[in-house]
Parts: sequence; C-alpha cells; structure tokens
Amino acid sequence: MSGTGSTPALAGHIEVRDLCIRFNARDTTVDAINGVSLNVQPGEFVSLIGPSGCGKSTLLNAVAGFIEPSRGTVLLDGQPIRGPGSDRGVVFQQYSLFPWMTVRKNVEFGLKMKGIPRSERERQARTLLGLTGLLSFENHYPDQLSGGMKQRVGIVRALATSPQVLLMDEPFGALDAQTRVVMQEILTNMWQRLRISVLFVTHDIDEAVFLSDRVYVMTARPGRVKAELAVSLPRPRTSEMTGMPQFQAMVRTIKRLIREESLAAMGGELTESGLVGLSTEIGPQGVGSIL
Ligand SMILES: Nc1ncnc2c1ncn2[C@@H]1O[C@H](COP(=O)(O)OP(=O)(O)OP(=O)(O)O)[C@@H](O)[C@H]1O
Repeated sequence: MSGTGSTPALAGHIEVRDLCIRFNARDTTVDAINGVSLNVQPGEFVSLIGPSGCGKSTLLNAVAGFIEPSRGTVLLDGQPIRGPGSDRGVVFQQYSLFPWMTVRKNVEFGLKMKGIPRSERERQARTLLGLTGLLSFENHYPDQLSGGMKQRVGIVRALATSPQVLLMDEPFGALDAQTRVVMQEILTNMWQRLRISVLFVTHDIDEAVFLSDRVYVMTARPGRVKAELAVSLPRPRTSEMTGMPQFQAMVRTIKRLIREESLAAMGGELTESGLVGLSTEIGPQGVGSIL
C-alpha cells in the first residue's frame, strides 16, 4: 500500500494540458473534449462533473491510458502517459470482476500479473479484504455478493497493486441511495488512510462535494473546464456535513453551473427572470421536467 497515517503522498501528480480528443466514426467526427487543462496534486481527491456526454469518461480513459490524445498531453509525475499501467487503478460503474474467480482470486489478479509469489499475494489480498470487512467472503464468487460488496471488491482489487492514482468512473452509479452513501463513507475513509490521488467522475453533485478537495465542472460537449471549485469542508468528512450551509451552498453553485450548460446544449439560456429560448419549443413545464 502506498502510505499510511499522515505521511504525505509524493507521487501521483496528474497533469492534463490542452487535451483534445476527437473520435472518428465511419462518416462523422465527434469532438468529445476540446482544450481541457486540469491537475490532480499528489494525494488529492478531485471530481469531474458536467452535463451528460460532455466527455468525462473520455477524459478519465485518457488518464487511464485507454485512449490517445488527439492533441495535448496527459502527464503522470511528469511523464507522458503512453498506455495503461499498474501505477493507475481503475474502477468502473460495471463491477468488472471476473465471475469465475473467487473474491480473493479477483483481488490477487493484479498481483499475480506483477509476478508476486502466491503466499505473498494471498497475504496482501487478505489484509485488504480485512480492511474493508470482506474477509469472510474471500471464497465467495461475485454473483453471490450484493452490488455494494461487489464494488468494494472492485475498489480493493484496484488498490491491490498499490497504485499512485485511483481513477473512478461513476463507481456508485448502479447502487441504491443508502448503499451509495455508505460506499462514499468507506471510500473517503480508505482514501484518507492511503493518501493516493483520486480522479472521480460522477453525475451526483452531493457525492462530488462530499468526497472531493476540488471539483472541476465541465461545459457541454465538446467538454472544457467551466469552473474549478475548492471544497473547504474539514476532514474527515462525515454524513452530518451534508447539512452544513457551506455544503449546501456549494451544491447550489454546481447545480447552477451544470444547469446553464445543459440549457445551452439544448439551445436555451438561463436569465435572472427565468428560461428563454426553449420555451417556444417545449414550454417551461417541459424544461422543468428535463432538468
Ligand atoms: N468510442 C467512441 N466513438 C465515438 N464517439 C464516442 C466514443 N466514446 C465517446 N464518444 C462520444 O464522445 C462524447 C463524450 O462521451 P463520454 O462518454 O466521455 O461523456 P460523459 O460525460 O462521460 O457522458 P455521461 O455523463 O453520459 O456518462 C459523447 O458524445 C459520446 O457519444
């Protein structure tokens, strides 16, 4: 594991510079993101939020090394990212566990790929499973687990190789509201202990504010950075903080920013007095139901 207690993280600095990603389909091109610059400092928790289709997953996939930039660069600790690597753990919304492997074998997989001897990888996997309350399920198969447990295994598996960076793409998107809140608390506790850098994609504004040190709000496609907000809530975070005025104020600000972008993408515009531009097409009630 990368670090414990208050040891400051030294690695895991992500820098995205003027990143553009264009997809070429058969007879069209799609500019998914255009000129994105952002950073994640070592040990920082940063979220990306924005209207649907603004390129959040594309950006995360570029940092993971699954997609090459059309222009611009993505650096990890000063080195250009040239492909996937064990220095970056990835967790997706779909649990992506191997269904034919037990929980422990799933967690051991990355360690096996790194050539760690069997007894050592078994020891490491059991330690991580113990930290997340999953040790008694080590011999279960994924389809014997609840969604929240599967995603805990997914996170443990991503952390098993001691990455400097954890990349998470809507990891709790498939979970019910209660499980989601519990998972957020588990994640923030684990992150606080490990001090690794996290880049987290979500649609959920409360989730972004609750978990993050900073939040980047993206524009509608092609995605750019519309705003960067620092979250000043103290650590460790607790669920009671969601009732604090500064939490609520930040949620309102982000909601407004995303709403502006969603409207702009639909050809409308937000004014002091209300909505214009869309009303002739679908009427104010229609707009309210969309947003
Ligand atoms: N492989 C691909 N080929 C062509 N277009 C793609 C590809 N991947 C993504 N896109 C397009 O790029 C744009 C950005 O997609 P992306 O999934 O990154 O957005 P997102 O912000 O994560 O969306 P959502 O919030 O709905 O999950 C979309 O218009 C999408 O259709």
